[in-house]
Amino acid sequence: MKLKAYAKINLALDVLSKREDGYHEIRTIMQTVDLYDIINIEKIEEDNIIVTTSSENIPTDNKNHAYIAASLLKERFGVKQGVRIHIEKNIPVSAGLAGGSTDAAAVLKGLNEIFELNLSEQQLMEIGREIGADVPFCLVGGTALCEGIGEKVIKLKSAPQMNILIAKPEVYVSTQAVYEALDLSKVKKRPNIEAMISAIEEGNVKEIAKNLCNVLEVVTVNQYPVINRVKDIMRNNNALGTVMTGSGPAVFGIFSNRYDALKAAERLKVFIKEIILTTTCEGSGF
Ligand SMILES: C[C@@](CO)(OP(=O)(O)O)[C@H](O)COP(=O)(O)OP(=O)(O)OC[C@H]1O[C@@H](n2ccc(N)nc2=O)[C@H](O)[C@@H]1O
Ligand SMILES: Nc1ncnc2c1ncn2[C@@H]1O[C@H](COP(=O)(O)OP(=O)(O)O)[C@@H](O)[C@H]1O
Repeated sequence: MKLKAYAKINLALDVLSKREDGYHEIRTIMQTVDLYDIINIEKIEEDNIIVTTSSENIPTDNKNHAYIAASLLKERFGVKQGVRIHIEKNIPVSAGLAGGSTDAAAVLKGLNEIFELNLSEQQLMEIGREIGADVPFCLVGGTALCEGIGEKVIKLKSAPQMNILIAKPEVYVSTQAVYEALDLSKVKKRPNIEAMISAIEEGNVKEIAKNLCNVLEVVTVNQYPVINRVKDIMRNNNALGTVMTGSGPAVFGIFSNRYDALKAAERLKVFIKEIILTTTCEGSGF
């Protein structure tokens, strides 16, 4: 079985409070983009989980999110059959694009079919939440408002198709460290989530671009000013708006046409290796 595991961007991300368990209450608008890993799953004779990948940057042992997803399902439902999972990695790793979460979501969907478990979307989302806060959204895809720690997914009308240029500076960011370094009392600029939802409902690309905002950006920019350099270059090449996605360090810009986006990409190529021109899309659905 072959599955596409789509990346996400955060059009808006607000952090409301820190919880007792160390996680943060957030409100974020997540959006699927047409950039995906390809996940191949096949049954094997022995009762084992084998993960292989085209990437040198992710583990293949029990730390891989795809492995964790398969292992959770097998354990919980007493599945004795084994699987081989191959991940063709196209999504930049540790970028804020939910690469690991989307691979896990694809494996949950795939094994639900392969092992004939007949689990509902809701059941898969609850299992997904145990793997990572972004996994429930990745199961649904499209455009959604996500609340709680990100696991409460409220589907929205699909955002209009937009040209998205993603650039991932070659620096490492830990999601946990970014959340820990955020001082909520010092947050100056918060997203207007309601304005973003209205802009999406109206299909107004300029308003969507105007409302891009991520509370985590300041934290990562402090550590890696290169993020601001990327944003400046995108803006100087007519981006309608730019923002860091998730905990970063990837930045994306919304462009009214591919020509301007390609011009920005040309400038960014001088110091950034991972640059992707894509579009927003509806995702594979459940
Ligand atoms: C920041 C976001 C925005 O969409 O995306 P990424 O940058 O990871 O793509 C998410 O909130 C990340 O989701 P995800 O990467 O699935 O998080 P998890 O694996 O569950 O958590 C990693 C760590 O981040 C912190 N964490 C995560 C989510 C949240 N709402 N509050 C937190 O404080 C916790 O310290 C946790 O131990
Ligand atoms: N299948 C996977 N794809 C990507 N990263 C994975 C995977 N499994 C485990 N990881 C690890 O998860 C961490 C976060 O990676 P990723 O999910 O790409 O980033 P982000 O949470 O910023 O979106 C990295 O340390 C990476 O090695």
